[in-house]
Amino acid sequence: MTLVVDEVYKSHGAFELGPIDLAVDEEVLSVLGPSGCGKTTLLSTIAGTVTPDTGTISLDGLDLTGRPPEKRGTVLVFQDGALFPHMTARENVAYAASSEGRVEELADALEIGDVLDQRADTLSGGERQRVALARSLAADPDALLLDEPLANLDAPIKRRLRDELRPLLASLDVPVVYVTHDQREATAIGDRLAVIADGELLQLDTPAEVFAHPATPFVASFTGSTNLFRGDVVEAGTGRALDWNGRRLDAATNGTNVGDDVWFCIRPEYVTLAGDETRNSFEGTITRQVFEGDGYLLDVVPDGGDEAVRLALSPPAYERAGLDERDRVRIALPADAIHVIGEAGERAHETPSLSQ
Ligand SMILES: Nc1ncnc2c1ncn2[C@@H]1O[C@H](COP(=O)(O)OP(=O)(O)OP(=O)(O)O)[C@@H](O)[C@H]1O
Repeated sequence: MTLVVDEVYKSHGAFELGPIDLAVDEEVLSVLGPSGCGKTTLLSTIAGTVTPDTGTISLDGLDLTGRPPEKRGTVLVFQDGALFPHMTARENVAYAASSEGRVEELADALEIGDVLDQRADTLSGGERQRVALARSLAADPDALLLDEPLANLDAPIKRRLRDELRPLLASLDVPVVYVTHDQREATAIGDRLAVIADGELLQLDTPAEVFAHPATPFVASFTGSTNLFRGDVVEAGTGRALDWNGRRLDAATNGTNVGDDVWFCIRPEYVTLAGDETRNSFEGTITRQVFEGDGYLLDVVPDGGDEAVRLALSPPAYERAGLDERDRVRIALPADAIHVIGEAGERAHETPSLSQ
């Protein structure tokens, strides 16, 4: 079964989606993008609740574009789940399920066992969402479209369900499109990841590849590669290197030419504290540190520079180092962790807002 989105374009006044091309096999495709980028519009064109201006949607070669939603064999889960209010949660799920065993199995996985006999209109937002999700999973769809199905849940349950949901979705053996603006959810659940901004598909690849080699500055910043800088490609002895505000950085500069003004990025987890003067290392001052629960983020401004480099440390690594704000440290940017994105000039329109 393959779901194909072919050159789909839709405009809503000034907002334009696409044209978008996607082929989703029996896999989970996460669609990640900021609020208002067109994720729901894309899902709605697949579900049939929004008609694209041009382009087609097909499932296993069958053109669905002109068909009403109920004749598409697809299921769309809205953010708040459209349940039958007077029926219990169990009845809502059983309505779609092939057996009582399946209801129990899904109730277990989605942690709704305790509310199965409660009427749908008495459920909390998060419970309602999980019951709606159970109903969609039970319905044996030809393709499943999920729009932020975990949006109303608090962090611990969200994390547990994320882990439960992945095998459940994979076991359906149908194309699943999973929309979210949460990068952790998108990477934990998706076999592949599509990043959308401003109605445009910027990158489609495995989550690991998108994170390691973002195609544009926006993808880099939106997927947490907050160290995003401009540099110049320069001749450097045996090969080429980057000149970053007068500092030399060894990095793979494939696909660029000497003199190019490029974006480059390095994820904070890959920046290290260096003892000695190793390759690509700089002395600087810690200007800010933030405890994030599962680790520390340190901003270090290299001497003579004004751009801070962010460094992520696990709590044990942070405690071992015994650091504080205004301390002087040496940091290293390992050459193989530096990703050169491409010519800055050509991509000026994609300059991200670094506040994200
Ligand atoms: N029926 C409509 N009429 C006019 N504008 C619309 C309509 N539907 C969506 N839009 C606009 O299209 C843009 C994309 O909306 P969409 O709901 O697809 O974004 P999204 O990525 O799902 O956002 P969020 O994550 O906030 O749900 C927004 O600017 C929205 O205001």
